Amino acid sequence: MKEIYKLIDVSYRYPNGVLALDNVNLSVYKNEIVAILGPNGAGKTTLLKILDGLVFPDKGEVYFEGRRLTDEILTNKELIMEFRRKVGFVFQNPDVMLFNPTVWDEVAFSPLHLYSKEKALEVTDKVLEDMKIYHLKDRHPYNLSGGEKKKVSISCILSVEPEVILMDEPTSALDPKSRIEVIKLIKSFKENGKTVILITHDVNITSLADRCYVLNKKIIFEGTPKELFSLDLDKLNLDVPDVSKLFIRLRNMGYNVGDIPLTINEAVDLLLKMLKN
Ligand SMILES: Nc1ncnc2c1ncn2[C@@H]1O[C@H](COP(=O)(O)OP(=O)(O)OP(=O)(O)O)[C@@H](O)[C@H]1O
Repeated sequence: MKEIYKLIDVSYRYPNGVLALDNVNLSVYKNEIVAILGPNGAGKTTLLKILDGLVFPDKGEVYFEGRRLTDEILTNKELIMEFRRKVGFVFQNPDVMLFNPTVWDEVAFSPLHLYSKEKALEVTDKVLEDMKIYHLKDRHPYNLSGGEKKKVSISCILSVEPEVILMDEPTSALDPKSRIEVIKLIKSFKENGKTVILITHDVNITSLADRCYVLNKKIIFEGTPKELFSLDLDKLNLDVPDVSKLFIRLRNMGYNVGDIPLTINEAVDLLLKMLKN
């Protein structure tokens, strides 16, 4: 499996003295969905900024596709352009990404810089349609609802067709229907060969991940969602799907439940199996 990112002993302290990351080691492989979890202030956003080359670690090494991200690469116009085309960052707060007079201009902004005019127009319309926000194309991004802004900011990233997508809390501010759409979208990224690294407190999103890291300045857990959700997560201030809680309770009562289910479908299968025995 191709290694997309490798971090070795990465530490970062903000200029005001706050230590955000302390000797973080992690790897992300091509076509994985990796979820980063942890309590507030754990350093999750700082970690994504490091992966996006926006923040340079004080200590340690960051490799992208086997090449070390150095000061030189991050300030070289050609190399940074290549990196920016490959890696897209959807910020937690869409307001920091939106600055054009209409939704259409916003989504077309990067394609018009990167592609021919014809291709840029085609890509922009397609992304607006795929994200079901074509009807908003003439609206001012500033006057949209939180969820609509979120969809516009995701569209801006999709319009440059990145291979790696970094997402900071992609479902925050979304209503249940929009949340389901974003979950479908993340699944489609994986089906299309993309790599996704996301920060989330949403257990439904965590269940989509191939692997999870729990961060609290340091990496305190690495494993699959199933491994994570079968731990006692109260101490880590992490949420567990309600359906998993039910089966953890049954297991603690002495029932042999096997693997803890993460979704309703898995729970139904398991219950049917238990009822048959
Ligand atoms: N620009 C900044 N200057 C100084 N300190 C900062 C800055 N940004 C973040 N911090 C501090 O660094 C630590 C890590 O912050 P970070 O935003 O990475 O955490 P987080 O895990 O993303 O938190 P949350 O879940 O609340 O979004 C926190 O203690 C925070 O107060």
